[in-house]
Amino acid sequence: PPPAAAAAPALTSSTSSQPAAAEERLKVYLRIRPLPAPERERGGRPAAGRARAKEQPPPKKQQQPPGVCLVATGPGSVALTVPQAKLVDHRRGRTATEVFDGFSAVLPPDSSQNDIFTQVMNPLVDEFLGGKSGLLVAMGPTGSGKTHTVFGTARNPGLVPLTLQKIFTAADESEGGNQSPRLFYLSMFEILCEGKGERILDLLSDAAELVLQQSATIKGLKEVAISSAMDAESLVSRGMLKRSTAATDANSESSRSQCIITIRAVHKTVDQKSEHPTSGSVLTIADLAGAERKKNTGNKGSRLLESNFINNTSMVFGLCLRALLDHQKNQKKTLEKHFKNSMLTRYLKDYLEGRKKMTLILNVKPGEDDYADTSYLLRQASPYMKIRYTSLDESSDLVSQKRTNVSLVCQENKKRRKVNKPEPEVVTAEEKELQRVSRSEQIMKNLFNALWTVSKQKISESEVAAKSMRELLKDKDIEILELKKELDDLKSRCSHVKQNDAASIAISSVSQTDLASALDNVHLSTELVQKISEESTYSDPEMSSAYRDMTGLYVFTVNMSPPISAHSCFGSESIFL
Ligand SMILES: Nc1ncnc2c1ncn2[C@@H]1O[C@H](COP(=O)(O)OP(=O)(O)OP(=O)(O)O)[C@@H](O)[C@H]1O
Repeated sequence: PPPAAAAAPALTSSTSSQPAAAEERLKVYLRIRPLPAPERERGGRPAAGRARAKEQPPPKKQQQPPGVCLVATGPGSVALTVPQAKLVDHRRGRTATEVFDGFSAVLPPDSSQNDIFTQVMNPLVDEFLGGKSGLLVAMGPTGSGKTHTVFGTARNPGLVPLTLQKIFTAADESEGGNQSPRLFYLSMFEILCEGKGERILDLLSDAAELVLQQSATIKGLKEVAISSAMDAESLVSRGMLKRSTAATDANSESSRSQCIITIRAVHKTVDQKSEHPTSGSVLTIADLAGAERKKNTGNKGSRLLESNFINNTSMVFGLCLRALLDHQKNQKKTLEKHFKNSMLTRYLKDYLEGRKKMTLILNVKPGEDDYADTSYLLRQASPYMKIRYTSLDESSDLVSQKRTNVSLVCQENKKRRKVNKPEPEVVTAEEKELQRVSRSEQIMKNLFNALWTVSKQKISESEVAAKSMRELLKDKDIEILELKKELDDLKSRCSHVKQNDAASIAISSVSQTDLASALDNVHLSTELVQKISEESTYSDPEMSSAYRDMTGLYVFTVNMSPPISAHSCFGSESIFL
């Protein structure tokens, strides 16, 4: 049968070719984190030891180090190999590799934080400084390095600090030039699960409950004016201290919430009267909590509730992008409103409906133990790179900003004005009931749609599994045919021997001594030969024979009289030796 690698469908499709320059697509980057130390010690390193391992040149891209299931095979492609331990028995020893192609860039384990910034974030920051809004979302399983990528450490600053540095360097450079000076504002919040509900927590203030409004703005969110990278970074560090994290079996400091940072730039024009203007371009960076398996995290109780919330949010986020892609493929298909099913997706609605530009960075772990998570993420997210941006809503940058307390004051005033207006007609109990039913219907419809999409995904996964099963059966059929052929071959050789070479030699008379010596010659135990000689009297020479079978073995058929009951193990009057 052909090797599985050849049979496995390479998920290259149309994404492998670079999109035409005019057509903008959703950029999807893939960052492969290095193997954690214990895994490197188990397999990902030559046996020669730690010191020598350092001296070794880094493995070539195509080479697959032991203990690793994912390697970069090109600037935009990776190969994912099923670990031997996960292959069913009869597939062991073969390789089953899938190729995922078309990423905007694959960032291998030795990439530095600066490499990531240059490739992933720099274009977004340039656009932001040019007046366009953008979003970067880091997604991936727990422990894959999302928080490391987004925030980094003091020694290895991540995308947020590097972005702030670039923004203020650019601001300093533009000072004195023709450009009007800009003001920058920063906000930082997390969406977490408390009890059965989702909650927004401001990470820059102690404000109690924040409310996500219909317009996807957050009521009560604090926005702080920032004037230097250093100030902004220390603000972010303080915010990070407030963020909800906990130790799980998969990550000693696992994020238990979706964390969102927004930086807003406003031109300080002469006619800009407001102390705290609400227009401008917005750069949003989201560090999602990593989808996790109960088995890997060992979560129980409230941790498990959090885990369900995290997984649900990831699922809804994925459904929104899937729906956008389906809608773009077939415009007649209405764009499903999955975003309504989680707070994060409600907040990011403009991006998830393709009105604003988003960039994804997928974080993955390359270890064999992480195969299932890595494979799931790659299959789920690689189609997203086909999402196109055709009609970006640039004007919305000026009107639908995530408003601050100040802007919200205006909203509140408007509301109050509304309250003072004469009451509209009284709603009857029947109408209220009707509204309630229609709301429930809508919720059920959304739920059904979400389930339907998940089921469709599952069905297509099962189809892939069935296909590989069919291939397996085909292999088996071939094996069976080969075995049958071998068996027929043997049978025909056997009958040939019987007919020609090994004609039975009838023996007319055999004395006990002859029998004993004949048996001796075929190396039977002397004890047995003795017993046969002593206890049996040869009586019927016609019924006895000796011949040599096709394997070269002498077969003696001897009738005994009386039956050698002492050796009832033979159970018959004839013995076949
Ligand atoms: N590229 C990298 N280089 C070195 N260490 C890394 C890298 N990526 C991740 N790590 C380390 O791996 C551990 C887990 O990373 P991190 O907390 O960023 O994962 P995560 O994806 O945010 O997980 P979760 O979803 O559970 O919050 C951290 O100790 C981090 O420092």
